Amino acid sequence: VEEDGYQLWLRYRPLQQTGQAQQQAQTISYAGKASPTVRAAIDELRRGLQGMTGKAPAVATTVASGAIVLAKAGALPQGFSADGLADLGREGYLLKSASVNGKRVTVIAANDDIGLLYGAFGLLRALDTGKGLAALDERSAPKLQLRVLNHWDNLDRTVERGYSGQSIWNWWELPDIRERQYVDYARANASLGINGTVLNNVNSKAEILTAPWIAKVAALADVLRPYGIKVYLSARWSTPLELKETTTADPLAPEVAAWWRAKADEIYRAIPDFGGFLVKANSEGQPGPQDYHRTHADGANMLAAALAPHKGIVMWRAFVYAAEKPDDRAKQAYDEFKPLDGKFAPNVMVQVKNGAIDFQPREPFHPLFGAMPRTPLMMEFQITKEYLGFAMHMAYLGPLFEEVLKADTMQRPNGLTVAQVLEDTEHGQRLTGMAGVANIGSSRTWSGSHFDQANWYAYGRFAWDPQGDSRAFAREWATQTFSREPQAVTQIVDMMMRSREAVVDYMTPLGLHHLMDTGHHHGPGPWVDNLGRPDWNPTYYHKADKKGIGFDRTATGSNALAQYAPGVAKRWADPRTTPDELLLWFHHLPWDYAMPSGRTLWTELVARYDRGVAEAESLRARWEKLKPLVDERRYDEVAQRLDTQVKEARWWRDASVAYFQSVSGLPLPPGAKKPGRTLEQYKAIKFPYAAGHH
Ligand SMILES: CO[C@H]1[C@H](O)[C@@H](O)[C@H](O)O[C@@H]1C(=O)O
Repeated sequence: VEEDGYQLWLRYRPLQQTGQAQQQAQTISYAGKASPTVRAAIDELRRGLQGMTGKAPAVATTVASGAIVLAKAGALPQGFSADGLADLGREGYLLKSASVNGKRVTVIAANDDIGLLYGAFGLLRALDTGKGLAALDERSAPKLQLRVLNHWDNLDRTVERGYSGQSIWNWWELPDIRERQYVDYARANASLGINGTVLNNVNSKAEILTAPWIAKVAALADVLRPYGIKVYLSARWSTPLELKETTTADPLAPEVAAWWRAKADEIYRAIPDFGGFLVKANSEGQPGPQDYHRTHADGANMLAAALAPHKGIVMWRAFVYAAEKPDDRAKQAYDEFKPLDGKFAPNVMVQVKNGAIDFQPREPFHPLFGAMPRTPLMMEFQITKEYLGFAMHMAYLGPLFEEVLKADTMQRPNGLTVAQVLEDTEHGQRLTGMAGVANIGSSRTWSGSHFDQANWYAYGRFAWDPQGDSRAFAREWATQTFSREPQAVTQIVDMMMRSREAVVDYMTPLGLHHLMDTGHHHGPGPWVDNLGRPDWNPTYYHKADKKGIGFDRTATGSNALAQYAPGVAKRWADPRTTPDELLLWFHHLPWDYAMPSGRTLWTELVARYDRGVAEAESLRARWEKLKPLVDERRYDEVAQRLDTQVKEARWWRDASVAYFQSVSGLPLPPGAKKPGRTLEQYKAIKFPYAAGHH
């Protein structure tokens, strides 16, 4: 079969035991009038079962043997006990093989229509990954309320940091033309439980909030609604001023608050279930309340007041770093937001990137997690791989997400992981959520490459369960996407699980960060030192000189460490108790510093670069072995990317080693590969890809 990847993980390939599955899925039963959401659930079950068993079940209102029964609490089949269903909330579901009035059936039970849709996807996933219906007994409910994608999509269909072609939102033809792809987008997201999407870039334009654009957004909201997905918009702080409808954008000016109230009313007339606003303010040149000497809380609360009557929310980003605070960019978000803890309205969430710099291949968790107990914090992950080789390098982000979520902030005597901060079970009804910067575009693979689909998948699964397991998610994804052959799955999962660490090693090992060439962030640029602001230069981050390398964030340096809980700060204050992976993030050390491995820091650094290249080569070699087990088209498309990855991993290593050697003046460690070109030659390499970063 020619397999172009468009179907994502929803491929529903034929099962081995189709006969048995057919017996267990003869009809789909739903009593009552099906809402659009329930219809979507039934359609998906029919599509999936057609694919996997060869036969689409008929739809019935009565329950016969071999039925899949969709039932809401209150309308459960007689004699079926749905223990614990009430605790699963609006979106949770229960899947259970049962005997009802002497008939063998499989029940999908939920409290609401959306739970039935999620349950339908859960059942199909179970079947697809080899669980079988006979002994099905699953219950599942999301641990976070808001599971949101952030599209950095511009209104001209370019995508900031997008590597998957144009925006999938065909703004020109909306609202009239509602492309089928939007439905498939909704299905894919619903299959993971993603229930919100911010349609436009955080670097947003005033225009999006004008009537013609609201109509386009409303059309998308209509398509996504049956799948439980709310739309949100990024709002530009200065919108009313730029549209010349107010004379200021001061959040405390009554005319500004009145404008936003009227704007919210207008939006909700068109989109009654509109989710709310995402705001990037006073960050990277964007306007914000600080332009009027007001705080982030003043700004967020003003918008929140406009949205509150409609139950809308504000997601206010904490990604800020200003030129005036050049000593350590990593400190600014905490410095600005920590004092505002408790000052935000209840329908505001502060959205915090996973680390304090910017979506690096590895960062320690952001110090704000656990440090703002009186404010709902939302995680922001980046699914698109701005700093991890775009869609050209294989880097499965599941382990990155998991590492951050499992990190212990030590903000409680018995520990408090980042996942627990997000889940916030202590505060009951308070908002909880996770955002992922989407890697979706109009490319046939949706995500720019086959393996980048796994990052969308893993993100969605972690948003549902932040305590989930990246390997299990990889396994599910690979099984649904590539093969049920255990040997193939094991190989693919193993490749995925090692891929991100390979990238860390060949780009920024041992806690180094932000060494990517400027602007596009693809390829090495550790020598760049001439940009307009110090904290735009890679030299600012590695601080390498004749004597040593690394960013001292201890008390003798920027003391960013003091932003962490004492237990964490203490452990990371000493290079001896700092894990290798974060060593140069927190410490500036001499080149001859003795590493736990027994090597010097210089030797270890070069060894890590080498290891990264070796891993990239091994990914390529493993893929070669999978050739007989993977369809030709996808085999070839992945192989091309792995070839590129190997080439670029070597480029990263050689250019970085050449540069650091020029600074340290040290000879190459014995056995290390000598860079093939001179440093000047590496510096002269031009960014090889003409387009794609904006
Ligand atoms: C949308 O802008 C981005 C910018 O392109 C990117 O380089 C950086 O990761 O962060 C910014 C942000 O998160 O706001």
